[in-house]
Amino acid sequence: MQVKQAKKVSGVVRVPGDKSISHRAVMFGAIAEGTTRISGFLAGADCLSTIRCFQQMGVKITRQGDEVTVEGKGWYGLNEPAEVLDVGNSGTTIRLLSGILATQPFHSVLQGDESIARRPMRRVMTPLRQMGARIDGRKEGEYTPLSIRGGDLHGIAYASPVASAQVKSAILLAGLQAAGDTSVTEPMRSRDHTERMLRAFGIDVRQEGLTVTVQGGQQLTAREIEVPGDISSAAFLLAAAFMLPGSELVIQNVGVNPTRTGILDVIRAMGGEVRLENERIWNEEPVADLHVAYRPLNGAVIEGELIPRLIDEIPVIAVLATQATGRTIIRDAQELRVKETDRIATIAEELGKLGAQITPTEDGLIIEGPVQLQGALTDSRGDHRIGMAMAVAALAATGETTIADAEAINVSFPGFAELLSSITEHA
Ligand SMILES: O=C(O)C1=C[C@@H](OP(=O)(O)O)[C@@H](O)[C@H](O)C1
Ligand SMILES: C=C(OP(=O)(O)O)C(=O)O
Repeated sequence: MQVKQAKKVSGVVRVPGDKSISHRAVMFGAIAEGTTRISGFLAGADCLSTIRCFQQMGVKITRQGDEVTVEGKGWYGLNEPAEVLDVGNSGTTIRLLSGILATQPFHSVLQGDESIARRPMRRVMTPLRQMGARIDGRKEGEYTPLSIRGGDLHGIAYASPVASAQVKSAILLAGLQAAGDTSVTEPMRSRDHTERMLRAFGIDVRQEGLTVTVQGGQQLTAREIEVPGDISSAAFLLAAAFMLPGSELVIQNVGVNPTRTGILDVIRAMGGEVRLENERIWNEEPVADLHVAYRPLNGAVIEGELIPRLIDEIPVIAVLATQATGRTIIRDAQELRVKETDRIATIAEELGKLGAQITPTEDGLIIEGPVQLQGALTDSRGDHRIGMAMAVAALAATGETTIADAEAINVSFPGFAELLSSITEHA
């Protein structure tokens, strides 16, 4: 992908469907009774991996563009897969699916790409084993391939050491077919799409502080799901608008679940304004149109409870910080080291190639701004969010920037290059 320096961005646009919600809609639809119709589905590579895994277990799923129909088979209608389930690049697929497979009275094997093979899985396998699932894998179940033989689970009260929606969701899904109650307590609140969508499918989910509890033996009932636009995708466009003077954007139908809107809080703390217009609720999820206009920003400190609310946006926040006045400090974000790439190291190295003043720390980044970036040859390193962050950085860099391995962007934002060029005005 080639990106030239831009003067500004402007327009009224929509971003593809929310990735977290799209995965869950397919998974919950597959184990529900009845037919689930999904609109606004994200047809990105990760969510397509989720569809394929359930098709391998005999679930009939059809897709036309962003409309998906899932013919639910109930909790025990899945077939033992004849082949290895391939999760591709998707952490959400492998971790949430493990929670469902832990309830199934058959054997399954999960594997993904080179990136998945480096990501930690014991955070999910440890509680699922405590519930009674038999799980094995490389390095005692820390890494793929994973093998799961489920069934006969009992509920647990689990205190998770990480604020991870993938961990929480896997345990809650297993808990729905375990004897007694299952609860998960997190150190900080992570995204709550599972809790909201389970309720939409008729499940009783109890929340008390940082503890979520479900009772075993509950069935899901199919329903229609309308997926809002992904705020994690919108974040790239928002950042562009606050880097290029004169920019103005409206991004329609964006999910604004408070567990996901840390990026909006950061923009405001840096001196920007984001107007939420046309606010409404789609299947338990708040949705709004985001209206932004350029304003010069200042550096900020980003830490603590804010981090899980913007974890996937940190690469592009680092880009934004290169154009803000003063120092931006990001702390408590060590989870970034175990994403598709080590995102602390990767963004520091790739932005460094454009001349950014960015220093990686053990759990975050320190960025000085404003700095005039210069076009260069960069690489997504197979990480969709790094690829898009570098494309946004390129808009503020002199000359032209080349992003190698930009196909990775299809994991979460198919059509990104076309959308970006449709809103960009060159000098
Ligand atoms: O549950 C989800 O849909 C996700 C949870 C987050 O991961 P963790 O649960 O590892 O924090 C996030 O980074 C990922 O993109 C999607
Ligand atoms: C970390 C991400 O996704 P996953 O964990 O599902 O691979 C992401 O989309 O940035």
